[in-house]
Amino acid sequence: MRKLLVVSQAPLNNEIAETLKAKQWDVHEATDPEAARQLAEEQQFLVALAIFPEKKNAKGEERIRELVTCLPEIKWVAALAEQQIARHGMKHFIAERLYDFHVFPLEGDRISTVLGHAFGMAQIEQDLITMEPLTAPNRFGLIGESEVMLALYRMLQRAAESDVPVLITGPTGTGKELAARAIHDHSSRSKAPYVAINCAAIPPSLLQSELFGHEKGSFTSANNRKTGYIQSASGGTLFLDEIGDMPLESQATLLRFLEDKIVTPIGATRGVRVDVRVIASTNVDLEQAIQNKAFRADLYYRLAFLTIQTPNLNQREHDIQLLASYFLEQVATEAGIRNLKFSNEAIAALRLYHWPGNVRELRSVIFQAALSCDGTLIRPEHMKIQLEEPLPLAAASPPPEPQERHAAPNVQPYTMGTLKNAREQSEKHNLEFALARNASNVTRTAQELGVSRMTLYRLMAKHGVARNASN
Ligand SMILES: Nc1ncnc2c1ncn2[C@@H]1O[C@H](COP(=O)(O)OP(=O)(O)OP(=O)(O)O)[C@@H](O)[C@H]1O
Repeated sequence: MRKLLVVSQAPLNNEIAETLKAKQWDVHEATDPEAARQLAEEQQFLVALAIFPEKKNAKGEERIRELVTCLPEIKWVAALAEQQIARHGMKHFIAERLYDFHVFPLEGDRISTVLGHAFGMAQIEQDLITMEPLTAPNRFGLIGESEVMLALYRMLQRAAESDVPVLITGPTGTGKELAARAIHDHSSRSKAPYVAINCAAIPPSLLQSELFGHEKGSFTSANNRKTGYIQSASGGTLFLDEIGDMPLESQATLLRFLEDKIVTPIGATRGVRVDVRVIASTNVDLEQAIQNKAFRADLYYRLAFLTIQTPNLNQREHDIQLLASYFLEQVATEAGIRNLKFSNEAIAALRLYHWPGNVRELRSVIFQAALSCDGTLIRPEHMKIQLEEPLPLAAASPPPEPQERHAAPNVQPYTMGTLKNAREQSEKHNLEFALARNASNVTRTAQELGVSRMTLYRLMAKHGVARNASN
């Protein structure tokens, strides 16, 4: 049976209900939008049928439109009267929110066929979302499908195919270590050791001996001979995490090693030749560090034959949901908490949050939410995130109407100097340009900006940006 949500003020007539049942639809009826939302949270429908009131009822129509807008994950088919199509805003609504529509009178066979198409399509999309990022081999075990991530995969591929030193830069928690591991695993060195060291976690006085090793008795606490990390990685890859925190003295020794590939342990009289590939990562701006004389420029150029940047999570809104689902699967396998789902509000909150701690923070938020959730549905209150703005019920409002086309834009007051204002202005400009580039097509604009259509509408409402209706 295929689950179907039907929203209609009046119960379905018997004949239609029987036909749908005979066509393998498991019908769940809701007579008002609130009940429909509730059902949708519990049942995870792929498709729904919204039956508009047959008699003129502006409020009733508006509530159905709001409901449909609030549940964009569902493929909606609406049944409505011919004359309703001409009503204010209805064509926009049909084009942008519905999978298809059906003009009264309701006919069971015809509606079942349309719903069947919607269902098939939804299944394919769902498979793509849940399967592809987890299995696609060229994604290097990383989750994410946004443009910036696809660009990252291309760079990782290039890095894996070559043997030059790589510098991975990016904010904390964006997957630099995962990227380094992925390069090693896909390179010709994959069978040899991968040794990762965190340069910030080792006291500066010890770093030298940790990297290069020491002979017994070479300094007071050197009770035994010790092989350094570089030698342990022989034939493989050495990952130097947080290289920006490496003391200048060690930088000089590392540079010497990169130039001649010879490791001389502390206290040793002879050096050994070691073949390792070095991948380094940093979340500090090394060019700035060079200017501040905290990092050697010559070492930077030795390390950065190829530089790869891992993107901020808030640059890739679509990936947030993929990652959240992925971490929920990890919760199931690692913590044994199964059958958890996100409420629509929880997903909206995850998308709205700005994620200063990036993927690491997202992972921790999902794990904590799973542990604090008492039922099976994760809601915003289970997640320890502080939103800068309230959840967008306003996102449910339909896009501006054509007649607003010549209206003066609703310019937000702008005070020079504050970061928030600068960000808002740049967000607004990007939005306007993206809409213009895509001839006001909401779906394409949302894709280009890497946000959902719901978020795009929210941004348009927030900045008072109208679509140019002539397009
Ligand atoms: N694209 C991704 N897909 C799946 N998991 C990810 C992704 N990016 C990051 N993670 C996870 O997020 C966490 C942080 O990743 P990682 O340690 O690689 O970040 P980092 O950039 O090296 O952080 P830092 O700069 O603080 O060392 C890890 O649990 C990692 O598995």
